[in-house]
Amino acid sequence: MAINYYPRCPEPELTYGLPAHTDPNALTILLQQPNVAGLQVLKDGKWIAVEPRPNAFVINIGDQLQALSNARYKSVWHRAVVNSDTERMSVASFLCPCNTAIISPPEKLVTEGSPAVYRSYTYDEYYKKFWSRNLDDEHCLELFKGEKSHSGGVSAPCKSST
Ligand SMILES: O=C(O)CCC(=O)C(=O)O
Ligand SMILES: [Fe+2]
Repeated sequence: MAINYYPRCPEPELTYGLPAHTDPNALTILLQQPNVAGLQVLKDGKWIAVEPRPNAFVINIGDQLQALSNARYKSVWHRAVVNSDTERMSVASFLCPCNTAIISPPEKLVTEGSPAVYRSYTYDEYYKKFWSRNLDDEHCLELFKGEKSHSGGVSAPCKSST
C-alpha cells in the first residue's frame, strides 16, 4: 500500500506529483481524496482527468494483468498532477504476485493467431527491472517481449510471509 501526499505547489505546470507510469503489480485499488483532482490517465494519446467520485475506488489494471492476459488487458498509463491552491492525498493498494511467481498467460490465451507476446519471468525479476529505469521510460513490458520459456499462468509456489 502507498499513501501519496502531494503538497501545494505554486507552479504546478513545472512538475508532477507522480510522473507518467504504469503500475508494475497486477491490480491497483486507488482511493482519491474527495473534491481534489489530480489523477490523469492516458486515453487515445490524451491525458484525461479522473475526477474523484464519492464512495468510489479507481481500479487500475497493472502490468502483470496485461502479461497474464497475453496483452488483451492493457496496463494504463497514468500520472498525478499537483495543485497550486490545495494539497492532495491518495491511498493506493497494490495487488501483487509473490516474488517467486512465474508470470505467463494460460495456454488458452496463447494460440496460433495470438502467439505469446512476452517471455515468462518471475515477478521478482520484473519488479527489479521496473525500478531500475525512470518511471516514464517506455512501458517496462516492452523489455519482456519475446519467446515463451515457461507455460501455465502463475505457477511457482509462494512462501507465506509474516
Ligand atoms: O495519486 C494518485 O492519484 C495516483 C497514485 C498512483 O498512481 C500510484 O500510487 O501508483
Ligand atoms: Fe500508479
